[in-house]
Amino acid sequence: MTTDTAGTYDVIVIGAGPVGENVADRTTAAGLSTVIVESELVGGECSYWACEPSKALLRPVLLRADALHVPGFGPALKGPLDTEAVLAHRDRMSADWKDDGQVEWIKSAGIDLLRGHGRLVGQREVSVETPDSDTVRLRARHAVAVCTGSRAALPDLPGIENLRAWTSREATSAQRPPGRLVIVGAGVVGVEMATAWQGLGSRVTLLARGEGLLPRMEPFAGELVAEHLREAGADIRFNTSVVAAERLPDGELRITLADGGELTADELLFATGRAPRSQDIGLDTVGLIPGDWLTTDDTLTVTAVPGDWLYAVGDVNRRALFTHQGKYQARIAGAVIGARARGETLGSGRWAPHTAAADIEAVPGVVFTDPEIASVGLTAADAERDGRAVEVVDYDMGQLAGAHQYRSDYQGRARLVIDRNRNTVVGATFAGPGVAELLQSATVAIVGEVPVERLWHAVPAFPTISEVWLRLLETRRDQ
Ligand SMILES: Cc1cc2nc3c(=O)[nH]c(=O)nc-3n(C[C@H](O)[C@H](O)[C@H](O)COP(=O)(O)OP(=O)(O)OC[C@H]3O[C@@H](n4cnc5c(N)ncnc54)[C@H](O)[C@@H]3O)c2cc1C
Ligand SMILES: NC(=O)c1ccc[n+]([C@@H]2O[C@H](COP(=O)([O-])OP(=O)(O)OC[C@H]3O[C@@H](n4cnc5c(N)ncnc54)[C@H](O)[C@@H]3O)[C@@H](O)[C@H]2O)c1
Repeated sequence: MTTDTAGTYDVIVIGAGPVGENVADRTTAAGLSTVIVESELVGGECSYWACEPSKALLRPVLLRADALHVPGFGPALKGPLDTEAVLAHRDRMSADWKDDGQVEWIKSAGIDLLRGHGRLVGQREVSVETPDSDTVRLRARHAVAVCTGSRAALPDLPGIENLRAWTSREATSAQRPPGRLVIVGAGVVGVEMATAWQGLGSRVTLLARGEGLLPRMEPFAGELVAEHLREAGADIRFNTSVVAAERLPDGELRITLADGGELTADELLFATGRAPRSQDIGLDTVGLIPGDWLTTDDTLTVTAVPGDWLYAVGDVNRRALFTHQGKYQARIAGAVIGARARGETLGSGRWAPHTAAADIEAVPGVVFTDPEIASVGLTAADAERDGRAVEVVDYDMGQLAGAHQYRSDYQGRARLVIDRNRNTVVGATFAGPGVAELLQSATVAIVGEVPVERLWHAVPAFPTISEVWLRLLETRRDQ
């Protein structure tokens, strides 16, 4: 049955992940009537199969790794983690895969929700296939924001569809630890899931295609994570991948590696990157190619479509695949849509309210492994590739009094990348237990373009891990 209700709104948002929700919130706050279309759960990947469940699995594992090295805790931590309790906590943190709470919030914010699969059908027009197989046509007066996110990208492996392999969805929602888990890919998902499941009782084998883990970060980050994962019992293989795999009738997986090795496993996780959810959203009706990432300018407007009415926000534009960066873009896109609807001129220039800059120049991210890796801005290799004149300052965090108070076996390293011409920090990486909350200080230094001389007056308290800032300044002064 087709019901062509042709609802007209100021703004249509396709996808109610964290990013779509924030776009809708901002356009509603700007006085624009807004409908949000969602085909699965309101809250998106982050709430149910990514950030929330993964961090719920990791927190007990990381706390245990820290506590094992705090005097007095040893005897209390003799046994393994209570896996059932951890998984029950994960279920609660994923709202038991129900979105009632977020639907309530959408209503309270004054946003209309339409469940179904949304597709562009021309300029400012969207058609929604509802769960009852009805089709609802929507028209936007001002803007359509595509916030459809990303999905796991799988390698081109013959017979992969018969393997019942895990993606990040199964890895974050599994109801029991697999006995033997092979993970392909040593990016953020690969190392976090290796840490979680090894800590929850699985025997993990992690396959890294290159020479190290976390290849886009400072090399010492991956080295420390590899060392601790190995100490925890994981098997890490470098310079290899899977070339063939088969699920046997008894459920066991037989896996052939590029280096000729063979593995058997109970589950196989492909943590091999992300692809945009743009295959079936009607991109061809507006002159774009289905399945492509959507390229935008710094106002989050899709550059290849004339008329300034189509926006792409969050993972789907590939600018920075993090919830916090997508939500930053959402606040800016909402402000841009509001300003254009009112006929106002957009504020221009770096750090202006209508310009996304931090999602390119100052992207903070924390990898929740043992040790934690917190980084923002450029790595030394990024700076070299860009041909920027930089100075690199390193410090061994194991020397800090605060680090010894935190954990007796503390190992860690910090690096600042300083722009020689501007004399400001343009990149920072901290690798060590408990560094996650240190990251915002570096983000403020980069975005605020704080001159390095001024940082001498930002005195960190003794004995905290934040004293790494002082030690980095002293190292630079003395080198
Ligand atoms: C395992 C894992 C762990 C992660 N951990 C973190 C973390 O700790 N911190 C962090 O910042 N980031 C983390 N991320 C990244 C984070 O999950 C994403 O950056 C974030 O979810 C992107 O939000 P989004 O709204 O753009 O997309 P999504 O969260 O993917 O939401 C898109 C929504 O659009 C809907 N949709 C898609 N197509 C249609 C359509 N045609 N019609 C209607 N609805 C549609 C989907 O159902 C979904 O609800 C993690 C990712 C993974 C895979
Ligand atoms: N804590 C966090 O904030 C967090 C956690 C998880 C994910 N994320 C976000 O999600 C994004 C996606 O993470 P991801 O780990 O899926 O992607 P990724 O791009 O970070 O890593 C994928 C890795 O898989 C490797 N790979 C690709 N194909 C392969 C193959 N056939 N064999 C072996 N290795 C292969 C790549 O070389 C790469 O190192 C991240 O970029 C990050 O922004 C964030």
